[in-house]
Amino acid sequence: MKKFHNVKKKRKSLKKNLLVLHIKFFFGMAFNKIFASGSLPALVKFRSRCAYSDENDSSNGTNGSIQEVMPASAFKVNPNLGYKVHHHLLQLGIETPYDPLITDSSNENAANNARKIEQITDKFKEIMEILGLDLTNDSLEKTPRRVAKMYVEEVFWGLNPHNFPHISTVKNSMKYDEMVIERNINVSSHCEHHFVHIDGIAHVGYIPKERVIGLSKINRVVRYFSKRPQIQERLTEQIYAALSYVLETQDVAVTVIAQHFCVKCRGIEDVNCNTVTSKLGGIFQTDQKTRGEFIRLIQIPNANCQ
Ligand SMILES: Nc1nc2c(ncn2[C@@H]2O[C@H](COP(=O)(O)OP(=O)(O)OP(=O)(O)O)[C@@H](O)[C@H]2O)c(=O)[nH]1
Repeated sequence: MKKFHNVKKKRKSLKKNLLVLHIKFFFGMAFNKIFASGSLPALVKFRSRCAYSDENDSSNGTNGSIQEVMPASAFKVNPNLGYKVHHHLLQLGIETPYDPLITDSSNENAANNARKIEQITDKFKEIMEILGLDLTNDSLEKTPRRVAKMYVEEVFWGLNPHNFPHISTVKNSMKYDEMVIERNINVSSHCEHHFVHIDGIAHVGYIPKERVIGLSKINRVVRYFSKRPQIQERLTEQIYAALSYVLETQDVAVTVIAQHFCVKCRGIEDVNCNTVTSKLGGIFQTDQKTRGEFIRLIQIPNANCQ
């Protein structure tokens, strides 16, 4: 009888152990899956998006409310500043003709991107079918979706003020009053007439007043406006206006030099030409010497490689 009880006890404990093992296995698998798919970091980021508020925002929005979101790659954004810059550009008549209510995929509209990708996928399928392409071919079947994702997540995310970069500035306690130039900033954009690539560089200079800007933030502003269907003149104006707004000075100079693939690869097919645009404000515009110095400094070779 005692033996029978012992066997029963052992069976019970074995069952219990098995149950614990199953639970551990199940949760372990689920946990791994969430991590492997990146859902957990995405969830954390989504929560941080929702936590956005405009508390602590300074007058022009620099150093203000920051969020970690991932429009195209991980970087800090400042939607508040994005909307302020958007209204500033509207007032100046140089904003891209678009509706931020449609393009904003923030907070409660997080599903917008997915919906847009679905819609563009369907439309692009149609375009390919009209061209006579076989969408059952394994190399072509996913192209409509690739193109849709590229438009929404990779090349046109600058149409969303929510993705405007966080701009860090520090007090100009060293009283630096000469020009600062960020040169050879990569410009990768798309022309709004043909939706093909614009490949170039930008040089941006400014003369600090009360505050100096984090250098990479200049590159980020150039990148933000490049991630839209553009024409080079507007791109140049927008970079200038946004930077002079956040730096609270007109003493800003922007030059963009780019090759337009709509000129290079189609139409006139001129492979050698490039386009130069510039916007000089404040002292860069009014003072011949300052203007000349900017032009001279952007032309000197890179110190580290030549
Ligand atoms: N001003 C300006 N024009 C641009 C830019 N990007 C493309 N374009 C031009 O936009 C123009 C559109 O002209 P359209 O005659 O309507 O178009 P198209 O028939 O394709 O013109 P072609 O390119 O000459 O074949 C072209 O001349 C392009 O070179 C830009 O950034 N700025």
